[in-house]
Amino acid sequence: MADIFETTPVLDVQRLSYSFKNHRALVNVNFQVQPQSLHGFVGPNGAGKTTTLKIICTLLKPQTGRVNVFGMDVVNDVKEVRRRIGFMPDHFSMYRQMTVFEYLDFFGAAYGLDQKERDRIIADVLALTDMDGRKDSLINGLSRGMQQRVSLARVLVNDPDLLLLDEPASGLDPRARIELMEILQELRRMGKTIFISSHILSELAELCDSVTIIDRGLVKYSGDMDGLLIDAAAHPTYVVTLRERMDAGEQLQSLPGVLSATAVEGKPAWSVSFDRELTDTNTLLRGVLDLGLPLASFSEDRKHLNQAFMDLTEQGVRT
Ligand SMILES: Nc1ncnc2c1ncn2[C@@H]1O[C@H](COP(=O)(O)OP(=O)(O)OP(=O)(O)O)[C@@H](O)[C@H]1O
Repeated sequence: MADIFETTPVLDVQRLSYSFKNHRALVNVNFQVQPQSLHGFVGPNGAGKTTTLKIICTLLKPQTGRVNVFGMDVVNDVKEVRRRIGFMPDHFSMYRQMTVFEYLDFFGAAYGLDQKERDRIIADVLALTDMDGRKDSLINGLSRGMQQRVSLARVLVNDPDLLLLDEPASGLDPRARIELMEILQELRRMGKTIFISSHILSELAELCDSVTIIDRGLVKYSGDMDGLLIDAAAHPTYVVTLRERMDAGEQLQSLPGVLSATAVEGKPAWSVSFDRELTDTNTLLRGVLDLGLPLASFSEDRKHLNQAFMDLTEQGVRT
């Protein structure tokens, strides 16, 4: 019997395939995105991310399979789907000689909003994207991070329930990236669902509740971010750092359950992975202390996430 609390997914992709001539860009792709979640869509170059996004946005038609957005079909219900979504492409197509206000006003008018509504909505989206003070700035003179926020503000003018962002963080410096992520979290708190593509899994790990990993048109994983982390942690890895330089690799390698002890370049440190069937973190730490090594720190190595990603995708991705 169906669960009475079952909710319709915001995005439901079933057996989706798409080819460009003889090149298979998407092969039997399946995944779902739940309401009010932040879902990462991650894969190396050419994995099929943009093609999938374009199909969801109704810019390309599925050749096989189906895609539903809020329960509506992207082929049969184009207008209704477009009303509920906002797509931010990976390239800038901005009218750079306009001010921020003129640019947003232009799109507001294109959506059929009258001037009073436009003034109100533009004030709201500028506040949301932390751009209040930039209303009269020329787009041309803004930093890449600020231009990206204008692009996001433009998507928000239509008040979409589902935001589709193609590589929004690419080309941003770390600070602009963090600020963008904070804005996305705020939008999620407001009830929006956010689908965000990236090459960078580690960046999305903190942000997203769920993730789909795609490689050469094939889905390699789709589900909770936690599930991926648990899978990734099948061989937990810890970094053992000593207070002085010495050759401790062999001693660490000899501890029970240790699979590998790899020297970290340039530091008196080793990345130690163990088999969770044979030992655990506390036993490993006790073993390190029993060796009498001058221990400076012992910390979990988050690189296992990247390793899982490399294992899932043939080419790996930038991390
Ligand atoms: N218009 C097109 N004509 C022919 N092949 C295309 C076309 N668009 C995309 N492809 C090919 O389809 C595959 C998937 O491309 P897509 O742009 O969806 O990947 P992506 O994951 O978004 O990559 P990137 O991260 O590099 O943007 C790639 O091999 C690409 O070369």
